Amino acid sequence: MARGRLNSGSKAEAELPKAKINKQSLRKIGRLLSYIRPYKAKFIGGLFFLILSSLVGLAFPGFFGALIDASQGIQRYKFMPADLSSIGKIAIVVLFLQGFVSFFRITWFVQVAENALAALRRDTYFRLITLPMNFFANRRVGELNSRISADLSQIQDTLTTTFAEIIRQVIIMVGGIILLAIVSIKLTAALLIILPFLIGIAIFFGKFIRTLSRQAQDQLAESNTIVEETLQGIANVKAFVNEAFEAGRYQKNLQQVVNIAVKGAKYRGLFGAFIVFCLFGTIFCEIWYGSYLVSIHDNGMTFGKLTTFIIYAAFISAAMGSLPDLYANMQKAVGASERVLEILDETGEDISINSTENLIKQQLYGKISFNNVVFAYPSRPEITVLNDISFDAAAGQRIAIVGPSGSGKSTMAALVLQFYHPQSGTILFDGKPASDYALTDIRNQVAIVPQDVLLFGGTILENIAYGKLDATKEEIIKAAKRANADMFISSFPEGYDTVVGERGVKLSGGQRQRIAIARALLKNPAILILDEATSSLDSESERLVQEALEELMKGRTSIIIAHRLSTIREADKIIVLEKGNIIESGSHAELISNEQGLYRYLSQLQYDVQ
Ligand SMILES: Nc1ncnc2c1ncn2[C@@H]1O[C@H](COP(=O)(O)OP(=O)(O)OP(=O)(O)O)[C@@H](O)[C@H]1O
Repeated sequence: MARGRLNSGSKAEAELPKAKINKQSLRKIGRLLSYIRPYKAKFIGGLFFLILSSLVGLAFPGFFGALIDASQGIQRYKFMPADLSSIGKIAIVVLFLQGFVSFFRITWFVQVAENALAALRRDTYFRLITLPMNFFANRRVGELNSRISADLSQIQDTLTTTFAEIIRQVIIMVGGIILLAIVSIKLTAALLIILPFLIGIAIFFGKFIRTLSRQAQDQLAESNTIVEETLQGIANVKAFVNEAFEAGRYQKNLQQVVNIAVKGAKYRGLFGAFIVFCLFGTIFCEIWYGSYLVSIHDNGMTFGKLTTFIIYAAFISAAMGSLPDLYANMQKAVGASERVLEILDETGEDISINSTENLIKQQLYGKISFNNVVFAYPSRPEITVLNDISFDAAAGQRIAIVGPSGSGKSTMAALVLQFYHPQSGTILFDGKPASDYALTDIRNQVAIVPQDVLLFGGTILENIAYGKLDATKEEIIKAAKRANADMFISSFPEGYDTVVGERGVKLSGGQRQRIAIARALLKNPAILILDEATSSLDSESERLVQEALEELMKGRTSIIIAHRLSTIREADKIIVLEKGNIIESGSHAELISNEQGLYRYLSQLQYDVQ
């Protein structure tokens, strides 16, 4: 098993460390059993059939022995007829029974595991997307993705296969040893002296090889990170002509993977040779000693008995050999479960999985106030990003926030959206603290048109409908018309059904913005946040977007994060931020008249440049 993983490890696979299996960890992951509970009957049925099929499986070596002895005229078991055809018939019935039982145990286990896992996946995903923004700041998307894919797949594998295999192999091993002892106590004693010794060495060796293979996985994961990062930032790589540098970096990493893998392969080869030699050696010695016992008719020893014995011995060796790997898989599943539970145990935002519970309960009218808001990102608590910010926006007003890059403009928008909460001070909506509202009430009534509009893979229609999931097609088209988007959408052969996103049509920045505006119009929020695009559009596109924005801002409170000061002259209030402090505020006319002011300076700078 480990071999497969040595070189094929994707990043996700490589990140599956094992955990200790002890009472504590088992109790912890026992909570996941609640996902199996709805399918309890099938699970117990599957378990019963599993035990039954394992026990029936143990009868076969007995049949083989009985057949061989019957061919020599010896009756092996008193309860079984000594003629070949009767034994054959019984064996066929038992085989049929075995097949029947196996069918149900496999399908039932898979049904239980698939259903339980789907529910667990859904809950983990839902918890993940309802976690506060800060959770995401500290983690890489790849890592979170692997929890949903690799960790849950590991749990799934364990539930569908490993768990059943462990039970099966333990039954075979214990049952096999008992039956062996019945066949020949001498041969069993000889086998049990050699086997544990072999298995002890195998486990020790296996552990060592696994450490090496884990190192290879880690190294491979690192090289996969290089691929991921360069592909994500491919434009940067190209722009800096750093292809050769990246290829070199990747190559260096790959070489290390190869070095570790080759080192691992040597030990693995040695291990294989040892197992083959010792395993075959043991079987040979057993046959040798067994044949000797047959030749001296020791304690009624026959060829049939010897055959039964050899097959049991092979069964037991295979079971013992597979247990360490199965156990390692269990350990991985325990580790994976612990990590999934970590997500499930995080406190999510107060959003329900049932969409009707997220409907608006308290109407917002659009008045916003910041009262002495002090804020630092939880991931960087030592840096105060907003310092004692206070301002009021009456319902329907336009408030522009301007200031140099990094001054905290987007952070203010994030606070309005309740992505984060201030360390001190309060944010009020219609005079009431944000905490008096359901989180969904605020987010449902605040819309943001971001700088860089991300469209989901899907049709334009679906993308606009993201603003109001139950919108009718008429509503969507109306919103698109008001957003100046209908014209370009209708010019596509598939119109509103045109697929956009990664696998679809690429839209221009201005077009994407107009889709986002249509989305926001459909949402019909009381408060609007416009994060103005920094990259300027061509003048026609600019006019269309500007017109659409004007339409969108009508009758709502708008907070405009402005990069181009020309667009905010009409704002009711302009707040000038610098290093997280409000250093000026007022109307355009007031601010421009302050000769020493930052606003006037920034305006001059922009007009000089333009
Ligand atoms: N998620 C985050 N975690 C930690 N620090 C952050 C985070 N987002 C922003 N910051 C920091 O907060 C400060 C303010 O950032 P913000 O994005 O609010 O500035 P901005 O005025 O909107 O800048 P720009 O005009 O360039 O978009 C910056 O110093 C930035 O590094």
